[in-house]
Amino acid sequence: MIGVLLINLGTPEAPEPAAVRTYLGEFLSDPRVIEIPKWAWQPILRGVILPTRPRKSAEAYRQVWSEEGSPLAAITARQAKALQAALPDVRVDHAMRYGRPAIADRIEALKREGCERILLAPLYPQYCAATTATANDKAFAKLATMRWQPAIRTLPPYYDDPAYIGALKESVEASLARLGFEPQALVVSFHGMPERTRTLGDPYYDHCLATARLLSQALGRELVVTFQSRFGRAQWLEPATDVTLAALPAKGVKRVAIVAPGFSADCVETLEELDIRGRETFLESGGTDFAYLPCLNDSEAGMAMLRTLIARELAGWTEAK
Ligand SMILES: C=CC1=C(C)c2cc3[nH]c(cc4nc(cc5[nH]c(cc1n2)c(C)c5CCC(=O)O)C(CCC(=O)O)=C4C)c(C)c3C=C
Ligand SMILES: [Fe+2]
Ligand SMILES: [Fe+2]
Repeated sequence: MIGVLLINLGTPEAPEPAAVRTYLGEFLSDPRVIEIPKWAWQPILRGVILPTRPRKSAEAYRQVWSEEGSPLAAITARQAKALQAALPDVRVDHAMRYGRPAIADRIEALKREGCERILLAPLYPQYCAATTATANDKAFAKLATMRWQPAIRTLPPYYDDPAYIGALKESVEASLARLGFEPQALVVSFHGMPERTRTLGDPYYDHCLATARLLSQALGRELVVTFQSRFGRAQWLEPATDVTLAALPAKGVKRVAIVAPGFSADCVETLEELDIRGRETFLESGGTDFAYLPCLNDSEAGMAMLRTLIARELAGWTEAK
């Protein structure tokens, strides 16, 4: 039996400061995410960030929480369910790098159900050590404890894959067709990263630009590329999404649409930071019309893309049989 494990970032269990503190404590203690020596970083994390940030972040989570819980958790679960329905011969599951469902628990469960081969699929189109690599690391750390390990494949980054670019084009065009206005600019916002990771050899920035270039060609229109969610005092990738949204109206761009192709599921970073706060920033700066275009999520286009990417990896196993 073959198992497929969809992996995303993780999210708090509840939109409350205590749950957010637990989540951020695990997330921001990951040396793949914060590349500062532990002895220097932990006092800042424990003494400054964890006593203050969870209250503010919990407020952001509260604004996007639904009956199904955190959007990231709910959408990832739906993606796994839809993929399972489309691929009845394999066992599809999902896990989160931080929090639950834990990667180790789901690998254990897949193995127990007879999966001797597992495809790890971190759902990040653009490779980044802080996302893709740490998800795989966590899975390999579990394998290190197993006497009888399953065989493993990992889903490569798909930032330039025609299936991904095609799905984005279809999704963006469908969303734009539903708008009641014609945007003068289409802003493409990726999650930011410290600028330093670029010079250290992380391909993330280049992958983001390649996605934007291919999407621009596919749509036949120019895009404004930005990076969001700056964290900490270091220099992050630029231009920043919030600064760009604030500056566009003075340049005569009063109507914008914004999309976040680096997120495979809508989450607090898209629904709160872009759709709520980004909108406020733009309209308060003199913009007149703002539209946030949803992520691929478990849409028809998004699921068709996932089926293509995953079936291609599985073919390496099934064709050999
Ligand atoms: C899509 C790719 C992502 C990259 C690259 C990334 C890097 C990165 N993020 C932080 C800090 C935070 N990110 C937070 C939320 C968050 N980040 C991603 C994705 C990427 N992060 C997602 C999908 C989410 C949403 C989770 C959810 O529950 O909906 C947060 C938490 C929210 C907050 O408090 O603002 C933080 C903090 C760093 C430092 C970093 C790279 C070094
Ligand atoms: Fe993040
Ligand atoms: Fe954010």
